Amino acid sequence: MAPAGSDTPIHILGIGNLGKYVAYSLAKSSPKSVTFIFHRKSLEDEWRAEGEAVTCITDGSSDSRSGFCVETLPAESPAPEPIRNLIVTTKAYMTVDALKPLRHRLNSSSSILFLQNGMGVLEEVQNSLFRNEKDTPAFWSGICSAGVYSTKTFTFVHAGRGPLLIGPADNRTLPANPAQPTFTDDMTQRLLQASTLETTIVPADVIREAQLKKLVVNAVINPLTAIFRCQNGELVDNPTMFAVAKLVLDETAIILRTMMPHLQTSFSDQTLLDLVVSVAGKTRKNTSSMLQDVNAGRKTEIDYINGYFIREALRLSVPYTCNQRLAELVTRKESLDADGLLRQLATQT
Ligand SMILES: NC(=O)C1=CN([C@@H]2O[C@H](COP(=O)(O)OP(=O)(O)OC[C@H]3O[C@@H](n4cnc5c(N)ncnc54)[C@H](OP(=O)(O)O)[C@@H]3O)[C@@H](O)[C@H]2O)C=CC1
Ligand SMILES: CC(C)(CO)C(=O)C(=O)O
Repeated sequence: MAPAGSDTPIHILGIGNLGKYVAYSLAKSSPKSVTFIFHRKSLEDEWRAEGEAVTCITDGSSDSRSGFCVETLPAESPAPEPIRNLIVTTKAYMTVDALKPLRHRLNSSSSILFLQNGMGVLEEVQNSLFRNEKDTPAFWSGICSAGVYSTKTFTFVHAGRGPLLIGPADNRTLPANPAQPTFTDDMTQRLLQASTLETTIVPADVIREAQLKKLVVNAVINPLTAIFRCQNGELVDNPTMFAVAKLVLDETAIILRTMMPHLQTSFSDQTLLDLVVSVAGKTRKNTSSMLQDVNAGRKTEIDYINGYFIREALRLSVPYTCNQRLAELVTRKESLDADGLLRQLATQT
């Protein structure tokens, strides 16, 4: 394995919208190597057809970057190099399967950054792939607030700017003084240098609180927009939809405060309501990622959003009927009007 500080590649697993955005941003800021991991052979043909470059379209103008390395799975070389830096940008539910073929290349000298919506993936990865602590990589979590979508396999539109917040995801990754992180790890340095990403590094407790806040927002906006087949803004503009959103939020807030009893103020009803209303307002014309998945007939990330709260509620013996009903409807890709769902949830709670 190359020593830290040299041109150690950053590997990207999950070459979708976010994977391309991160790879492009890293390549734009530095000639250091970025390696795509292709999980299917057809990506090689598409890569060649698109000129072995990643193209970013911002406000109608396009910019292409090349010089990436690619590896296709299953690896042909008998002993592929260990991986020191890995950024995972698959959908949450694909993560364990995506990491399996790389497991033997990851060890305690590796760092893995998970850039995904939802929570619960890290626990799954630890339980199924890294049971031996001595052999476990340093895990990082990130929240990306940019909005990106693809027009071709290696071309994406940078539709909304937004910062990237990253922090240590588990206690083993904590720096000596968690209040003052001084990360020197080469992956975090390169993310900081990539100005397009607008990266900030925060301590473990800060990233966890931010992840939980984002999770609440996603637990309200994503399933309701998917069930009502509406844009985000309608949830606050339509009084019946808003009443449903409040019921879901009230239940989720209780689960959250039971999980984190020391954060009663950060997770107060009013703080969370203001947050949901503000995000729904700022993204009013957005089609949420869950509604996009439902419309495209794809699997959704519901098990890592409302599903995460349901598992926590079960563990803590607090009510979760609203979250359960939303998860059922979304899993079956059913649509329902706001009056119908309000009646159902009101009789259940
Ligand atoms: N798009 C956005 O603006 C944002 C997305 N996010 C979050 O980021 C995550 C990724 O989202 P996004 O990039 O939009 O999703 P995409 O579906 O665009 O990308 C996921 C990629 O993973 C690939 N993949 C599937 N199976 C495997 C595997 N076994 N090994 C390796 N790669 C695999 C898929 O390839 P294939 O085509 O073969 O299925 C696809 O290219 C999600 O959790 C999302 O919620 C967060 C913030 C913003
Ligand atoms: C913030 C929100 C709801 C924006 O659409 C989002 O994260 C998503 O769609 O997944």
